[in-house]
Amino acid sequence: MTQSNIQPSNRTSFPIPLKAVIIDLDGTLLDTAQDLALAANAMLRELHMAELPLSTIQSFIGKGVPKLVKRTLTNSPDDEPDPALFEQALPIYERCYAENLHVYTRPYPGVIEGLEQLKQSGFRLICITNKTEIFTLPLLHKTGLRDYFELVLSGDSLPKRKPDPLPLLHACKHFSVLPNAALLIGDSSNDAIAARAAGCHIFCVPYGYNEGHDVHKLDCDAVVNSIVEANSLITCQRDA
Ligand SMILES: O=C(O)COP(=O)(O)O
Ligand SMILES: [Mg+2]
Repeated sequence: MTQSNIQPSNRTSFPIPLKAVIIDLDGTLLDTAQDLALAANAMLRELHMAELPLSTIQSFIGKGVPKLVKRTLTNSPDDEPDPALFEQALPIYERCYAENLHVYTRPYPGVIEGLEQLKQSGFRLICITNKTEIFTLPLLHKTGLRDYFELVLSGDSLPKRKPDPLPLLHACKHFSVLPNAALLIGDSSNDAIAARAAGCHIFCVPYGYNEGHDVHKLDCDAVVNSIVEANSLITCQRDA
């Protein structure tokens, strides 16, 4: 671990007395982009619309399934599709994704090892994702990650999702952990904004999606190359 990974503008003074580590799913634990794109393009074909490149669909990941469908239909990050078209498209997308949940999706390098180490280090482990619960839980089971987490919160588990701080605050309250004793590891501005708003620490990984933007520009405490690196940073700081 090199000190250069610690952001100069960070608000965290090390060592961090952590009790809980919260980890994002898409783009942090699992590389889901190919299967999300496969389902998005299958939906477009059924609607007799032109398919989109993987890189474009990848930049639409981050704010949950309904937003991914809207972005795919309009080929834009913020435009609203015709409501009738969206109503027709959403169940098609959900069916296509349910059928292709685990074709190419795999944990990123260092994820299993990193989760093992975090567990050994004694942290409470929580997964918080904007993905819809009907997809989150089967995917965590299929990839062998489910049992690492004491709590899993999906995009539709609570009234608000990331970047709102609600899921993080809910998790902290659930385990009676103060927000500043919790670290979120994520890949996007949704994670960084939610963590700051909740008062949690935030590390980002550079290999995820971040809606097509450079993760180094995010307000986070460190950019770590893997979950293993996140564990070494917090445990070596803790043991220092
Ligand atoms: O489903 C999404 O849009 C992103 O999910 P994430 O919060 O796990 O990155
Ligand atoms: Mg993510």
